[in-house]
Amino acid sequence: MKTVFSPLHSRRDVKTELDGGLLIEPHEKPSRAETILARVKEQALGEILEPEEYGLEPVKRVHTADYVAFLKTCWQEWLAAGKPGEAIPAVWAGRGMRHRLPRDIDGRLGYYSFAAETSISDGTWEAARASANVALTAQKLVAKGERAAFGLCRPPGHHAHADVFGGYCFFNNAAIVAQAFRDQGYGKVAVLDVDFHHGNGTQAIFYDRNDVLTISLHGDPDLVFPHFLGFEDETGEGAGEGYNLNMVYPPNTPYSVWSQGLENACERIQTFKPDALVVALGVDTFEEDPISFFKLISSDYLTLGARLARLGLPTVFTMEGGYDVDAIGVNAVNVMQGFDRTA
Ligand SMILES: NCCCCCC(=O)NO
Ligand SMILES: [Mg+2]
Ligand SMILES: [Zn+2]
Repeated sequence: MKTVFSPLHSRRDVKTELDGGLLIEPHEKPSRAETILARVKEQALGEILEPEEYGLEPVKRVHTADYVAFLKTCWQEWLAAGKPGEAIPAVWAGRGMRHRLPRDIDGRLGYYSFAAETSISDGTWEAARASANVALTAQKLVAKGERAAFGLCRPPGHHAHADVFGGYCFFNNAAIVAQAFRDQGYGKVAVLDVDFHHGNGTQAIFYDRNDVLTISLHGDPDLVFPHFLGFEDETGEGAGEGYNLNMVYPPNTPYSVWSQGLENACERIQTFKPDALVVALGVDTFEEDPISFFKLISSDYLTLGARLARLGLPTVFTMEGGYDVDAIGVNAVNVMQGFDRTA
């Protein structure tokens, strides 16, 4: 399988993440992508390509122009306001307040975000742009005939809504790929999110549509991020009713249980008969992941990849979460190797 990777991911190098009342070293760190890349090379998974530049048009097929413009200038606005640290949202429109866009940078950060753990600093914009180009280059490879391609995206994307960032995500790479498939004439696309966390952004972006099926398996939002979306009664709305599927699992869920949800997802995908599949691949389902609570083991990712291959669909993988950096390379590349080894 071919891998798309951009060295520009390393421009995303914030030094803070608000966690437990402290500013900690971010879990979503550059070494994650470098470790996966090293494993791709060590395993000779396939050719490694740098991304092509697709510009902002494909990004704006998913994200609003004002949100994109905000991300581009946010850091400069923050500096111009004389702020001493990294840009961190700290105020949001709570119940009974107005969702209107203020002029002040603190208000703008709150308007365009849903969580406070995702600091912004110099280079975040460039890295987010490169990550979207990585995903779009992987999509192009598949559109040109590859059975599958691995978009080694960093920063991740599945928490990003049309005009909201959070959960370490800015541009929703999986949604951008799904929309690119649609814009290139693929009539129906399925997005399967196997990250430990709910793909709230992806769900929201396609929630009222029946041309893109969105499915996510994840930790119970009653207990974990993103807390306010991802419940099983969220099945889509309007034309999209029945085209969103959430499967929620408790702490200590092993592959033997989780894979029943995977089977359910695969059956739903086969019923939908899509022309392409996008897999939002997080490996924070791993037993040792520092911020999650499932109990998948490394060999399970080989099994996962093989199961996805058996869907027989043109497939684009977008890298999402996974924070046990010692294991992330093996676990992510195991998915690709499991896929490749399955006809
Ligand atoms: N306390 C913030 C947790 C953000 C979750 C990031 C992630 O892995 N999403 O898939
Ligand atoms: Mg998920
Ligand atoms: Zn995650």
